Amino acid sequence: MTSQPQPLDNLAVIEQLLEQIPPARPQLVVLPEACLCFGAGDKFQREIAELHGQGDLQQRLAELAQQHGIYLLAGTMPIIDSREATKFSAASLLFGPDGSELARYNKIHLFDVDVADSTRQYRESNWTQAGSEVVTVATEFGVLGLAVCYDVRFPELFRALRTAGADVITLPSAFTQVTGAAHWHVLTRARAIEQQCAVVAAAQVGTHANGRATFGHALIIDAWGRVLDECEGATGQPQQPCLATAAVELSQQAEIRQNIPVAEHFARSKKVIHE
Ligand SMILES: O=C(O)CNC(=O)[C@H](CS)NC(=O)CCC(=O)C(=O)O
Repeated sequence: MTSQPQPLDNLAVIEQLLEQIPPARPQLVVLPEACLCFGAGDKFQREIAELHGQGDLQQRLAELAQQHGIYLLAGTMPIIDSREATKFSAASLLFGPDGSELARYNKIHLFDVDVADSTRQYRESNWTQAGSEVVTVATEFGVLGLAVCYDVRFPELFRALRTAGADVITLPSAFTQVTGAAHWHVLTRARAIEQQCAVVAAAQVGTHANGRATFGHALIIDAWGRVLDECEGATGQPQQPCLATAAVELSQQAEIRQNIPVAEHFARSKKVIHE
């Protein structure tokens, strides 16, 4: 997606994209980071932030999940837990096919980083409250582990998700053009390979209202590190909002884990390296 500041504009794009998803069920749809509001400045995000479990935006996402009978991960959206809160959580909310909220993950690693682009200084923690909980959730097709964007640079979180049973890791993102071109494919594939989990990495793409440029290249990666699908523009053309879709074979994943038992070997090396 190329999300814009106004949530209703982005919801219209989400509604159009959902009309195009394959008919198979169960189906997981992962939207990018900041899918409902991007490029407006963080203060605006605080203004539109909804109390957890209340508000029209959460209600509409729940309805869409139910209408399509899908698991819908709203990449991140600004969520507050009290009206007095000065900061919001960058929360990934998972809605189930019956419209109920199944999980909430608050982004743990915040992007307080200098980048050689026109934005230069990213200081996400100015307005965002860092999360403090590792989140996994059982679904009818396996256990999901939730991570977001900059989290991909911290393999310890992915280890923790795998240890907690994750089969599929969701990674809604808004990578910068500069860091994405250099690191996006390598980081996402590395996390999939080392944890032997499928990685569903949704992405923001293009130029947003505040001039920020995001890298795109939404990816679905299997536990062997194969890219099963990717959003790419035609050669020389900018990427448009689009869907990457794939069927993930979890039986192949079991075989990969059996043949290369990294989880067991980690437990062995733990005494030497981690304690
Ligand atoms: O601020 C918003 O509205 C939405 N959030 C983002 O765009 C976030 C925080 S600024 N972006 C990243 O984490 C980029 C990470 C990245 O590019 C890297 O790790 O290289």
